[in-house]
Amino acid sequence: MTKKICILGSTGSIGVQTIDVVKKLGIKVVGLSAHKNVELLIKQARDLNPDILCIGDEKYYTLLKENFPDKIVVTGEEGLISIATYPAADLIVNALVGISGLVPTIEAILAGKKVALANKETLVTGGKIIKMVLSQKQEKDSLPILLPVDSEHSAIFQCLVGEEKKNVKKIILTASGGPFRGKKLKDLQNVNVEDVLMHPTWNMGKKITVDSATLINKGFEVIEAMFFFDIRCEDIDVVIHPQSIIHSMVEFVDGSVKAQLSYPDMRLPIEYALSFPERGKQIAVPLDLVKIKNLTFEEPDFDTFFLLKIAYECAKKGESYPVALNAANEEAVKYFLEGKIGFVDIMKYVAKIIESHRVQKVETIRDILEIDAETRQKFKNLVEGEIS
Ligand SMILES: NC(=O)C1=CN([C@@H]2O[C@H](COP(=O)(O)OP(=O)(O)OC[C@H]3O[C@@H](n4cnc5c(N)ncnc54)[C@H](OP(=O)(O)O)[C@@H]3O)[C@@H](O)[C@H]2O)C=CC1
Ligand SMILES: CC(=O)[C@@H](O)[C@H](O)COP(=O)(O)O
Ligand SMILES: [Mn+2]
Repeated sequence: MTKKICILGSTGSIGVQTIDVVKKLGIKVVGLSAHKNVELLIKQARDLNPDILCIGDEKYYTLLKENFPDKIVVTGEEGLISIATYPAADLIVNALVGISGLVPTIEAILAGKKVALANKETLVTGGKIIKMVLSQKQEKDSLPILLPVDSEHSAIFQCLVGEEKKNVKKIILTASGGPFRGKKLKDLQNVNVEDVLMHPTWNMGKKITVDSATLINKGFEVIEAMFFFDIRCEDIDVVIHPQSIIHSMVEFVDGSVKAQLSYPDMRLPIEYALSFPERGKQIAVPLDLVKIKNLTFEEPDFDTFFLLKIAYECAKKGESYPVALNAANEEAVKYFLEGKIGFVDIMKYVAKIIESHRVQKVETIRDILEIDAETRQKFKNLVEGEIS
C-alpha cells in the first residue's frame, strides 16, 4: 500500500473525501494544495502536519507562511509542481478541477510518482501527451502508474482486473442523467443555478455538477476512458442509470458483462486507487440490493443534451478538438455560475465554438495550452459580443 501521498486540491470535494479515506487507511499526507480556500487549508495542515503546502493564489501566501513558519510553503503554478513532484511522496492524488490539473499530472509522472487521477480534464485535454509520457515511464508487467478515481473509470478498471485486452468488446459508461433527465430544451430555458446544482445522486464540486446537468461530463468520461483503457470511442456506449448504483460495465467478446456496484460514494474509488493492488477496508456502506429493488436503464437523449453528441464527435476527431471542447466548456460554466448566461446558453455557446473550430495538431503541452488560451479568448469574444 502507498505510504506517503500529496493531495492536489485538498480543499475540494474529492480532496476532502481523500483526507477522510487516508485517515482511515493510516496513510501519511506529506503535501497539500488549495487555490483560494486558505482557511480550510490551514485547518487541514494543522490536522495532518504535512511537510509542504501550496496556495495557488499568491495573495494568501503570507498568511499561510505566518501560520506555518517551519514548513515549506509554495504558491502559484510552480508551487503546485513542487507538490506534484515532492521527493518524499510515492503517490499524488490529483483532485484539481479543470485544465489546471494537466501539467502537475505530467510532472508527477515524470518525477516517478504514481498518480490517482480524479482530474478528468487531464486526459480530455492531454490524453495523447500523457500516453507518450507513460510509454517512457511505465515498465512492462509492473503496476499501473496512473490509477483512475473517477467512479466510472474505477469501475471499469476493477472489471478489467485479470482480463486480457483482446477480449474486451465494449465499455458501457453509466450516467445518472443529471437533474434534468426526461426534460426537453423548452423546459430548460429558465432553470437557475440552484436547479442545476441539485444533482440527483452525487454531492460534488460546482463545475462537475454543472457538467453532469448538460451531460458533457459523460462526454468527457468517454474521452477519459479512451485514454485510460486504450479503446476507441465507437466501442464506448453511454447508458442512463438514474440510481447510480452500477458505476459502469465491460462487455467481453463472449457476451459476458461485468459491472461494479456500490452506493454512490466517492470514498470507495478513492480508497481503491490508494490501496491498489490490495483492497481497502470497509469505509463505504455495504450495498443492500433488496432495499434498492430497482436498477433501471434508459437511452441518453442526444437531442436535448447535444453536448454529449458533440463530445463523441470531438473524441473521434481528436487532436485539438477535445482541448477546444474543454476550454469552451470551462468558460461557459464560469459564465453560467457568475449569472452572465443561462443554462441552455452553456450548450449553445460551446456548440458554436466547436462548429467554428479548425483542427490543429497537438504534439506538445505548449500546443495544448495555446489552443486552450485561444479558445477561451474566442469564447469571450463571442459571448461578450452577444450579451453586451
Ligand atoms: N467531486 C466528485 O465527486 C468527482 C470529481 N471528479 C473530478 O475531480 C476533479 C475535482 O473535482 P471536485 O473535487 O468536485 O472539485 P472542487 O471544485 O470541489 O475542488 C477543486 C479543488 O481544486 C482547487 N483549485 C481550483 N482551481 C484551481 C486552480 N486554478 N489551480 C489550482 N487549484 C485549483 C480548489 O481549491 P479552492 O478550494 O481553494 O478553490 C479545490 O481544492 C474534477 O476534475 C472533477 O471532474 C470526478 C469524479 C467525481
Ligand atoms: C461521481 C462521478 O464519477 C461523477 O463523474 C458522476 O459520474 C457524475 O454523475 P453523472 O453520471 O450525472 O455525470
Ligand atoms: Mn464520473
